[in-house]
Amino acid sequence: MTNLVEFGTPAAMPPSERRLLLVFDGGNAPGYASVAVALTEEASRRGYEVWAATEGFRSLTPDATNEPRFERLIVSRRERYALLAKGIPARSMGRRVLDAGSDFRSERYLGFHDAQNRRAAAETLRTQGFSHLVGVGGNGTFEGLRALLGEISPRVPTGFVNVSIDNDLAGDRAIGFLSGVEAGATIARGLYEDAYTHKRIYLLEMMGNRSGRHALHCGVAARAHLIVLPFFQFPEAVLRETAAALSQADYALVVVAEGYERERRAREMPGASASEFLRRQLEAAGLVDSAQKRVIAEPFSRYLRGVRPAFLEISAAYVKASLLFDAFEEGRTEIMPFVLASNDVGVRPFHLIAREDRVERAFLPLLARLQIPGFSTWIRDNFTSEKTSL
Ligand SMILES: Nc1ncnc2c1ncn2[C@@H]1O[C@H](COP(=O)(O)OP(=O)(O)O)[C@@H](O)[C@H]1O
Ligand SMILES: O=P(O)(O)OC[C@H]1O[C@](O)(COP(=O)(O)O)[C@@H](O)[C@@H]1O
Repeated sequence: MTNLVEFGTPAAMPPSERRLLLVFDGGNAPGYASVAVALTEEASRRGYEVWAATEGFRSLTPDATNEPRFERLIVSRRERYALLAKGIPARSMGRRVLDAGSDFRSERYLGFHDAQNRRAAAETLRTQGFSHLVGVGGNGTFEGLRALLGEISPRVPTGFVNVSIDNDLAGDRAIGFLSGVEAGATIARGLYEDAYTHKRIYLLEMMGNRSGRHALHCGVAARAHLIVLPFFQFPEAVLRETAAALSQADYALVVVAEGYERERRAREMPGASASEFLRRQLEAAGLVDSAQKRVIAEPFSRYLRGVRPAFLEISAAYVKASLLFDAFEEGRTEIMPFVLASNDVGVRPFHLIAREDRVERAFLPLLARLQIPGFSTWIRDNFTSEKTSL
């Protein structure tokens, strides 16, 4: 097939003081598309020329694999036709507000940890004439954006929108977290019913490599009997007591976060999922899988990735976009809009944003619904300090 169209780049457009680049990166989360729509609409309203990198940070570097590397985002179909007629790749975004997944991503790009690639990215920003930059993703994307800023001189007004299932940045509720919990808890609750029906013990692995929030809220909401957070390392006595309590239970659902004993697993049982590792630990401590009473480890699943975002996430996406561009208008830069509740919103400067893997202290007594006094004491003695909870 012949290549009918040679796509125009941002640099081919007349210069603009409001040329905004959106870079989406990191783990897929419900609401990515909603954020793309909200940012496009709110920015267009304020006179920005909006572009998106088609495969995240990678598009800005010589490692880009997708052409065109940048697409113009607009809201109306007519504008799209006009741009296409000029050879400018354009997408109209309005109708994508409920979509699952993202149009502007590929596999994660580890090359961005290399300063040389980030320098090339800074140069691309300059040569393409981008005057404003907004990153969209989770904690890793935020780190990538900060590292990129270190290579840009002079810096351009920059923002970040937190979209993540893990919800691991302090002082914000990430877009995607609520929908992720909704989908995750639905799966967990389904397995709970199955455990009840067949009198089984399920060990269900849920998302959360370092952050325990997704597993925690899914587990509590699904009435899991036990929740194992990613930063737990059980003492033998607690494992034995837990194995004994599960052996006596009629049925049980145990939720275990994906990152549980990650390093130890890699050393001692390479390839084993967190749930399988916990199953073997409990087996060694006396919890026996038998034909009458099955003990089943469910491996890490990504089923909740394809779900559409909850409408509350979409309204949060719009508020975040609006807050961000208002802040740009006020001359502020290197900021993240936050939404904790309807009236608890604002923007935070990058230097005050920190990764948050701890869980809220008030939820700690809800980790075990079985009578496991040793477990509860261990939690109280080890995880209720300022260092490990908030
Ligand atoms: N410290 C870092 N330096 C440079 N780039 C980074 C850094 N951390 C993450 N990135 C970039 O951000 C991308 C997204 O990070 P990741 O941890 O996968 O996602 P999330 O945003 O979901 O937490 C990575 O693929 C990489 O390109
Ligand atoms: O499915 P992948 O791409 O391997 O990613 C797995 C990671 O994505 C997540 O599910 C979600 O991560 P984010 O919330 O940071 O986007 C993590 O819990 C998990 O470690």
